[in-house]
Amino acid sequence: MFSFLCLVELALPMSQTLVDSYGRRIRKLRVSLTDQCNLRCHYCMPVDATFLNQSTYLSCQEYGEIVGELIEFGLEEVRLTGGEPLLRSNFAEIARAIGQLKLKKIGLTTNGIVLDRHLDTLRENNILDLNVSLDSLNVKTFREITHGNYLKIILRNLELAHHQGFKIKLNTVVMRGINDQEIFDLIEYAKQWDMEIRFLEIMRIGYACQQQERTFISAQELLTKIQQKYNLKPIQSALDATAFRYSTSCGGVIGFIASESQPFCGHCSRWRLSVDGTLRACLLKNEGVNIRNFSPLERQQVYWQLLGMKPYLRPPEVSHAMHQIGG
Ligand SMILES: Nc1nc2c(ncn2[C@@H]2O[C@H](COP(=O)(O)OP(=O)(O)OP(=O)(O)O)[C@@H](O)[C@H]2O)c(=O)[nH]1
Ligand SMILES: C[S@@+](CC[C@H](N)C(=O)[O-])C[C@H]1O[C@@H](n2cnc3c(N)ncnc32)[C@H](O)[C@@H]1O
Ligand code: SF4
Ligand code: SF4
Repeated sequence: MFSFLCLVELALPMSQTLVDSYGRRIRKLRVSLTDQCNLRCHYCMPVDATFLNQSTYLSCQEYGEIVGELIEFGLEEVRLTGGEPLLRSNFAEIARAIGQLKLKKIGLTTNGIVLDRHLDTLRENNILDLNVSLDSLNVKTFREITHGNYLKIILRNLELAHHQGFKIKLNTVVMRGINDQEIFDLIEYAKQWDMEIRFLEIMRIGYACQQQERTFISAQELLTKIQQKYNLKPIQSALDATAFRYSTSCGGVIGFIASESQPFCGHCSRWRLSVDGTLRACLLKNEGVNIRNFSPLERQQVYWQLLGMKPYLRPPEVSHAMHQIGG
């Protein structure tokens, strides 16, 4: 703590926004609420995954304080994630703490299994932007990918959320020989329910590194295949968006998240806060700074330090798993 003490007198500049030397402004924060999950998607974690002791989790108050401080430095959007964020026992309390802050957008990335139980909380706290993972519409394939038998429940919950007016995007990790034959069914399903679908390239992160090369399909390959069936028209997205998107001649919207073949680090605006309080400048870097139990002044010092920790070129792979860092 020595280095922080000398800063006490310095009164860090609260009015500054967090911009790094490449001009990338930090305006989005991914916040992990737990590293646990009720699925075991084989590109994310092993069946016998181990999890953090919950005594190391950030408290509701700490989430509120950290997000509140970052808003002072220009943060505009928060996305709650995990693990499965809806498994956090005090999810409603955390949603309230973050929901009352002045953010332009609060999103949630979820597998959808217990979504129905939380729709009221989400609506009450302005968490209206839902990204729901859906890798297959086939019960057997879904079970093989996720080790869970929840497809029917997820589809029911998706449709319920749609009827209640939530904005929903589907996330599909496309893998060769596993679910790539389903892309047209998924496009039609998404269109039917007025949801955007994004096809994700499988990333070399943690446990997925073992299988990534074998199952990888590039966004370009998928795009070419889809163009044989539909006319696609590019749609403009924010410069710092993860996906590039098209509207289809069938009336749907398709996005591609090509984080392997077409990295988007040049305009990255995201930091990540893991459930144990580690703040990271990049999804694909093990390095971060644990700010749990830090005072507000100590945290501010870290925020400026972190600006220098975002790589400009995409790291090739990383050893920590997606569910550990907060995907
Ligand atoms: N390399 C990299 N990939 C990311 C990053 N953020 C998200 N992704 C990829 O995009 C996928 C979907 O992320 P989501 O949690 O749905 O968030 P998003 O699409 O960025 O969020 P919105 O644009 O707000 O919908 C992740 O599973 C990753 O594959 C990032 O910062 N770096
Ligand atoms: C880690 S999960 C956390 C939120 C929630 N449990 C869910 O599945 O939506 C967030 C996203 O990361 C994606 N993901 C996990 N491992 C991945 C990998 N190796 N490559 C690409 N995307 C991955 C999942 O498909 C999911 O859409
Ligand atoms: S991708 Fe999401 S649902 Fe699947 S195992 Fe990882 S955290 Fe769980
Ligand atoms: S790899 Fe790191 S720098 Fe690149 S887009 Fe993802 S989080 Fe941002």
